[in-house]
Amino acid sequence: MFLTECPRDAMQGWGEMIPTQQKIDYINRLMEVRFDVLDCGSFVNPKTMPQMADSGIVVDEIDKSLSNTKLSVVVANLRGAEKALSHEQIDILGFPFSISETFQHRNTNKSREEAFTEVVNILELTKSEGRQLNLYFSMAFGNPYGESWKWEDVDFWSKRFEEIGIKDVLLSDTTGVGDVERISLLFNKIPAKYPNINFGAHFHNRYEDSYIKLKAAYDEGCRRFDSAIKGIGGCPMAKDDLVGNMPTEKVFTFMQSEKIDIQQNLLHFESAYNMAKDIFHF
Ligand SMILES: CC(C)(COP(=O)([O-])OP(=O)([O-])OC[C@H]1O[C@@H](n2cnc3c(N)ncnc32)[C@H](O)[C@@H]1OP(=O)([O-])[O-])[C@@H](O)C(=O)NCCC(=O)NCCSC(=O)C[C@@](C)(O)CC(=O)[O-]
Repeated sequence: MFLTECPRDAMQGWGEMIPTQQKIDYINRLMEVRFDVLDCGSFVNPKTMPQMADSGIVVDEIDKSLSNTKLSVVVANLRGAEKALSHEQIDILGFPFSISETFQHRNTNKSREEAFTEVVNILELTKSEGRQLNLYFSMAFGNPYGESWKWEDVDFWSKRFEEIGIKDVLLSDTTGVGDVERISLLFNKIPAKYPNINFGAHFHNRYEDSYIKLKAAYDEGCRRFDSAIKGIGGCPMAKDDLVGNMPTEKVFTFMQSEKIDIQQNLLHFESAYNMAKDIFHF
């Protein structure tokens, strides 16, 4: 299994400012867990996302000698991509492209077509710098805005992005509206049609729904999951009330129950979990 831990998603909407040094210490502890990727910051408008304004300082201070974990950050426009790429420690940029037109506007102040053009430019720049560009397909499983949803829309955008050479897409359930039926449908239909794209699941859900959602995706062949300790977080641009992330401890419990080999260091995970308790007060 390919696992991404998302402290960025956990922190970005947190009401109380987390001190920069505490973020650095926490992310360094997560490095020792040996996740495949840490989604660890974002380069967006600091007025919109004040908690992430120090991402440049944070990524520069991460000790990459602790493990082979790659560092990923969110960028939502070309300017953010340029800034992120000036930090050598960053391996991956992640752009939030939305299947919902409404959410594309809310999140990045663009239409989907404008965002598509932005991705074309960011991809060119990212490749020229020898780094990777991932896409999040936000609202891939539906949206809370009353817009219609059909799997063919995800298919349409997968095709468009495959044509320009996107290789990594996280099917994201931004507000946790996706049910088991939709999860099974998307993971059954989409990855098989686009073998050049490596699809993963970026779920948001209630704590108690974790197992059934993981199982639905896993049973259709998904082997790549994003999560955050205790399910803290979510996208403040999506809804007034945040829907938590997939809790990482639930991913590990799922893996144990399915007898899937866990490559991460669970002692360091326990220690990171305890640090998360101090930061997020749970
Ligand atoms: C995308 C923008 C920046 C466009 O914002 P905009 O309003 O179109 O940009 P603009 O060019 O009109 O500039 C407006 C202001 O933003 C500044 N600005 C503009 N760009 C940058 C930049 N890169 N870095 C720093 N500052 C920037 C710019 O300087 C200006 O500042 P002002 O003059 O008002 O002081 C804005 O809409 C924004 O910041 N959005 C927030 C996006 C975000 O962080 N969303 C959360 C992460 S995505 C997510 O959580 C979903 C995900 C990934 O988890 C998957 C899922 O579950 O769906």
